Amino acid sequence: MSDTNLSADDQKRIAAEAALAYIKDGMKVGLGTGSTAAHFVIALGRKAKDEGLKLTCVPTSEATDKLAREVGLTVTTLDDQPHLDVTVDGADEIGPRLTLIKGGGGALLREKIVAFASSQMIVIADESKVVPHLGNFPLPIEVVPFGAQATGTRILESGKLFGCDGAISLRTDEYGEPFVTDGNNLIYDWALGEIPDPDGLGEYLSRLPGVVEHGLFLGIAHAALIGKADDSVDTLNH
Ligand SMILES: O=C[C@H](O)[C@H](O)[C@H](O)COP(=O)(O)O
Repeated sequence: MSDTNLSADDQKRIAAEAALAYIKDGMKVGLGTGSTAAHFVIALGRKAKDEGLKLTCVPTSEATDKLAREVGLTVTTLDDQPHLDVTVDGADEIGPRLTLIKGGGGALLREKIVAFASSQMIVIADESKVVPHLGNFPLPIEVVPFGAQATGTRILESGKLFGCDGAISLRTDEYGEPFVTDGNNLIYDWALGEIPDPDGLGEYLSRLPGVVEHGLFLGIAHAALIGKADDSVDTLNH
């Protein structure tokens, strides 16, 4: 038995480094957001430089855009490159069959758009993110500011239809002000504990006026690379 005991951050780093195996010269790469994705961006910048790779990258947030440029990656927009080869991104929870909750960092909208535009989405995470069922992490839901209170009420009502019960709270920033996304929207975090029917709830939320996007990523990820405390990386498939 290994006596290695990597920290969560090191687990994220080894998962990110393992994802480099998916990158080949000439690829168009979607870059996720968050602390795990940041490890990937840094590792990718190093690999591109060391191996002289020509990569074109589409970031999923302003923060990732800035980091990618800092590490020397070539950055463009999805409008310029509407089809990507692979996106590598983190997750807040990884449930059965690679179902995900994302959006803890507020980037779920661009992350979902970029993942959908990619032939493959590879999730990278530390082992704490793998869960037997989704919902312990509060579900982020991005809403337009207009009528946000009313949209919140509709969201709560929808939970009753899908066996979900829990409080929603408007996300705030470090100054106690409403958190504003890169798309100038707001985010509700919905503490559910468990989501018995993620597909049903996700579809319903997608149809609610005022909801821009929700953090359930279902049927989107192709594989997940999980960095573990013993310094190994597990690959999860469907
Ligand atoms: O909006 C943020 C993203 O969905 C992140 O990928 C997610 O919150 C995981 O972040 P971290 O890698 O920092 O745990």
